[in-house]
Amino acid sequence: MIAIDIKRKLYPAKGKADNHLVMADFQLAVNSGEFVCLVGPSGCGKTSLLNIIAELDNDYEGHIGFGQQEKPPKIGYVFQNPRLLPWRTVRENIELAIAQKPSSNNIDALLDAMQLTPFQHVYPERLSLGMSRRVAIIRAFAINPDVLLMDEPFVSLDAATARQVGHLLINLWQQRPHTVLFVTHDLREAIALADRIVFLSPAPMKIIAESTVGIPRNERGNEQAVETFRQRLLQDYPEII
Ligand SMILES: Nc1ncnc2c1ncn2[C@@H]1O[C@H](COP(=O)(O)OP(=O)(O)OP(=O)(O)O)[C@@H](O)[C@H]1O
Repeated sequence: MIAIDIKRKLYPAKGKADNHLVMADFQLAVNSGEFVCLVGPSGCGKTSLLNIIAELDNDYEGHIGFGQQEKPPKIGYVFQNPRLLPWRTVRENIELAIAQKPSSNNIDALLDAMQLTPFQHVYPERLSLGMSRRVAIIRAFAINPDVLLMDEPFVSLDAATARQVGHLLINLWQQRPHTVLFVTHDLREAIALADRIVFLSPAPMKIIAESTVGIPRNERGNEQAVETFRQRLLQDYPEII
């Protein structure tokens, strides 16, 4: 479980009197193995939150708890930009992540699950954006993380590719359930992927609504079911738009 309790996160404003307050008394609890989508306007503080959870940013007041674990959790992070090393092949990019955080995960199985086996010895410049994003997802899964943070991993993919990669992601997640925090601006994508959707306000970021997605996972591919659920959300929570 992740217990997020951020009393205050601000960025110093250069040359201005006021600092930029991004979070104040922000609390969120995520259950172990839960897939939570965060939906909120641009600039509300979603990436800032993921960076704090990943301990890339320690400049805040508050606490992130990870339950009763003896060791700190392993965290996989899929950034908005795939951030592959251009001088390493697909496979070498993945192997490097595992070298840093040992795990027994099988790279071959992950490449196969993401349909990238034929491209494992290719350099990133030869990959499409969708393929690069799939490699970034494998790289995060390969360390067998306890917590997976995903920051708009499908942004700028066309709708069909985003759906396909989303489907592959859910297959991987169902095989090896991790606790996932997934940032998206796309409500349909959130409905297709999440156990629970958390809607956020502009900064200072607050939770304005939460919804458990009441569509069985085997029916999430049904666009009509997703659209009906989306319309209901928009009706129930007009403030989320
Ligand atoms: N290093 C920084 N220094 C100063 N301000 C920052 C810094 N990083 C982010 N900000 C500001 O903090 C606010 C929150 O940024 P953040 O990237 O967390 O938002 P976001 O919700 O992820 O946005 P988006 O959906 O556009 O990615 C924004 O106003 C941003 O300009």
